[in-house]
Amino acid sequence: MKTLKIANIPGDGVGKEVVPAATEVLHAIAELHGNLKFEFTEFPWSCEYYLEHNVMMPEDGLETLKEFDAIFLGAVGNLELVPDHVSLWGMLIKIRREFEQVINIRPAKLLKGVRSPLVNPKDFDMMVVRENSEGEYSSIGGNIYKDEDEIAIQNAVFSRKASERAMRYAFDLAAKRGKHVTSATKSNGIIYSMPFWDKVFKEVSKDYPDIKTDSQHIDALAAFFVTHPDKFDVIVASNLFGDILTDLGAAIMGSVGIAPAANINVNGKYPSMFEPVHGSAPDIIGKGIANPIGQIWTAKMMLDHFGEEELGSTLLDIVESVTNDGFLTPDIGGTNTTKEVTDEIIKRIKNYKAAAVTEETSEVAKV
Ligand SMILES: NC(=O)c1ccc[n+]([C@@H]2O[C@H](COP(=O)([O-])OP(=O)(O)OC[C@H]3O[C@@H](n4cnc5c(N)ncnc54)[C@H](O)[C@@H]3O)[C@@H](O)[C@H]2O)c1
Ligand SMILES: O=C(O)C[C@@H](O)C(=O)O
Ligand SMILES: [K+]
Ligand SMILES: [Mn+2]
Repeated sequence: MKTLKIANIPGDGVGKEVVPAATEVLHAIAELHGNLKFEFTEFPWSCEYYLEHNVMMPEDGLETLKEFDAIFLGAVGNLELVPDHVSLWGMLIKIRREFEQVINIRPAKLLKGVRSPLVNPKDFDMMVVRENSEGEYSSIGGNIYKDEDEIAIQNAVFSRKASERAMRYAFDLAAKRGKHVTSATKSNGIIYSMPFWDKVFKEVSKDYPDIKTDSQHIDALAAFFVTHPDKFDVIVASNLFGDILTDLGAAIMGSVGIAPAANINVNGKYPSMFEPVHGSAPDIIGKGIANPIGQIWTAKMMLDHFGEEELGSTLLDIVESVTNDGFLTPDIGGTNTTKEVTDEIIKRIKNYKAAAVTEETSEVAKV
């Protein structure tokens, strides 16, 4: 029996609604496999935890998490309790950095039965590789002076190592897909880091003669996501550009509630972390209508990560069969609840298993 130990951190807001849903789905999918088991341990680290302890997670939190095969996280952030930069840097970004989850992969493609807001979305299927360790997200800077003289300084950090690592990851991914990498740049306006990013991209691309490349300024690229999403295969982007592009990717899929993500530790030293693109969705907390698909699709990425690609594809197929039959939460135009969509997915996983067993039995009967 392959046992995977998963640290569940539902976090804040709808994270608390979609993580339990996706966890149930993972239990069902493990049963379908037959030789796979998930052991979940839940941690209450969140903004509420902060109110009690003055930290988002305990001092030895990372030590604790290190022992797990993966981290399954919902969302972090509750502006009514804790400033967003404190909650994010106190947990989400802390884990990403300390566990060297240097790559954030975020697919965007159409799901059957989910209507894109685009009039003619064609059949887009892209993958954004977001540099996840540096860039515009830096703790280098400060605030000086007061009142009308007040100044905030925030320095971006672009290292050759991290830029190249994200780019190589993108090229390797493209080699298995549509053989095209687009680099998100802004070297017309950002005069040090972005020309550097372009230079590294050009150098790295020489090692991949079979992969086509292009480079687009982030503003134009954002527009192309809306006008020609089907033209993209893999997009490599800095931390902030990748962040923005993936909410846009989610939007053209139909909702940020369905977009998955994976924070990958590429050196194998620490666990990777799986958490959807969306945040805590303060406007719909407690209504029971959060879309669970982002978290469930993220679970599929976790299955892929553990080499269970076949099972992962089956899970996504089942999710698509459910959306295609009109089980939709309000964010994607339906009236179903989180529970109704989740229950339907689980029911179909169970039926899938039953059908597989019947097929096996009739094979045996034939023999
Ligand atoms: N990775 C993360 O944990 C993460 C990501 C984004 C934002 N945040 C945090 O979340 C809080 C809210 O941020 P925001 O409002 O900018 O972004 P958000 O993603 O939480 O919400 C944006 C919009 O999308 C909707 N939405 C999000 N998830 C949904 C779901 N599963 N089903 C249906 N609708 C969904 C929301 O209702 C809202 O209308 C902030 O504290 C922010 O810092 C955390
Ligand atoms: O800025 C971040 O990375 C937090 C959140 O917006 C995300 O996309 O994960
Ligand atoms: K999230
Ligand atoms: Mn984001």
